[in-house]
Amino acid sequence: MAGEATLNGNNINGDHPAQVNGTAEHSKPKTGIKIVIVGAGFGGLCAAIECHRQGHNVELYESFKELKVLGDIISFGANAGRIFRRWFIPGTAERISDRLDPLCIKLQKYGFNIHKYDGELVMNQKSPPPDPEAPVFNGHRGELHKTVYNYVKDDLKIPIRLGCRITKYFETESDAGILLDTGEKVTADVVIGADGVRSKARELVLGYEDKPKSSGYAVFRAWFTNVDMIKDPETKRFCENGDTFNGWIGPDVHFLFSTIKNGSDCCWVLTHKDDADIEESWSFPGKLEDVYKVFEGWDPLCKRIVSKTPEDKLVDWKLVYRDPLPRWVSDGGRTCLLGDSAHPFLPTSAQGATQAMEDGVTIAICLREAGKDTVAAALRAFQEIRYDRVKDVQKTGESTRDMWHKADWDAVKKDPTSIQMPREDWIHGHDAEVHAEQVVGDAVKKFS
Ligand SMILES: Cc1cc2nc3c(=O)[nH]c(=O)nc-3n(C[C@H](O)[C@H](O)[C@H](O)COP(=O)(O)OP(=O)(O)OC[C@H]3O[C@@H](n4cnc5c(N)ncnc54)[C@H](O)[C@@H]3O)c2cc1C
Repeated sequence: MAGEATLNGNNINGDHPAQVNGTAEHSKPKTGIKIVIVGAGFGGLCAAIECHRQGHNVELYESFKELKVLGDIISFGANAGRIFRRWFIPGTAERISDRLDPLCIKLQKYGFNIHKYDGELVMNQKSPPPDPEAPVFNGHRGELHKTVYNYVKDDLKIPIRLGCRITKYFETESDAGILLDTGEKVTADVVIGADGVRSKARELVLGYEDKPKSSGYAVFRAWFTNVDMIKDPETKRFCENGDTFNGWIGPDVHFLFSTIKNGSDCCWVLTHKDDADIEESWSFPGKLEDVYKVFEGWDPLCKRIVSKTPEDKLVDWKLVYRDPLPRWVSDGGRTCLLGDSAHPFLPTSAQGATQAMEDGVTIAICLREAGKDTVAAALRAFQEIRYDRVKDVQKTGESTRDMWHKADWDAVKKDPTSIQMPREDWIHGHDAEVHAEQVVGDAVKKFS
């Protein structure tokens, strides 16, 4: 594709032309903008990579002391795949997507079997044809996280300081800064708070402490190897012929079960009503007995699948939510929120991590366009470009959940497709980089 229509030096796929041959510098000319990012989740890592690509000088601060492979399934839509495709291993033609792909579920043959809670198969939803330029990645969160983290640390050599808990964010007219729990202060031109649902950066940005609320739902979730699944004649079929994906839908509950890595790993998530107090924590060890209670009156296969789960792999994950924040940028315009700190998502949108990545792409481009002397305009432009899209995508978490939990089964009988997993083009067809390049000039001008 090198040499085709270009957009600010990128070809239509957003690849830097020389990178297609795998020999070019990874990033654009230096801007001299120093950026501190707090949080090495997908949001912070993506922002670091994109800021590096756009020529900024980035440092990451993270509270965990060492990287652990945590979590279970996480989804990245085609709108994230487009971003991953542009991340080359410097000096080579290898892309980060080449490393992610073997870790992820392959459903081209199988699709998604959607059942009513009593076991009746309602429909098989085919997977869309694969798009090499916008691949979809669904895999173990911890494994994908480690791959991206190592890319940032080892390939791009972006400094990451672990074991640094940020206790305060501050800013002056000429810089923004963070205070570490050791008492050390670090300043930069811009601070990005990619510090998750319990963001500390929010206190500076909003001027008050804003706690996440319970969404009224929780998810029992587990990831484990197929050892017991293949011993049972009733369940081994999910592990013998490649990857599978099945869902059961009932009133106020849905159960999704997948097998991954050629059927060797199993993962399920059971979303159900739960009004637990989430003041201190939102992730607890789960009990199989509690899961079985949710399945009363359900297809016995669901309980059979769950019974293969080693109990120590079971997590009871309370879903926190918040109304959209009034803003993501501080008064001084040098500190902003990004990813879950700005906008937590319900898992039914399957877009939380992807939207965090779109944020990272956008902020990096805004900062390059505005330059070192007008970073406040860049941060405000970032919010302007992203805010409404994020709000609209967030709503799909509720609409998909409600479509399943409140299904009218007579109507579904007449039109089984009414219950399929939405894959809307305005979400998945979006190219965050191309879009930001198109609108950034006007957006930055508006705030300059
Ligand atoms: C341990 C963990 C497991 C998860 N498992 C799943 C899963 O299985 N499936 C799924 O769909 N989603 C999971 N998520 C959520 C998902 O990763 C995020 O919703 C999404 O990727 C958005 O990422 P983010 O970078 O905005 O936030 P996060 O992924 O939450 O990252 C925020 C980062 O900021 C760090 N941080 C927070 N406060 C401070 C502070 N004061 N100082 C320094 N660092 C700080 C945190 O340690 C964390 O690494 C998980 C998140 C975490 C943290």
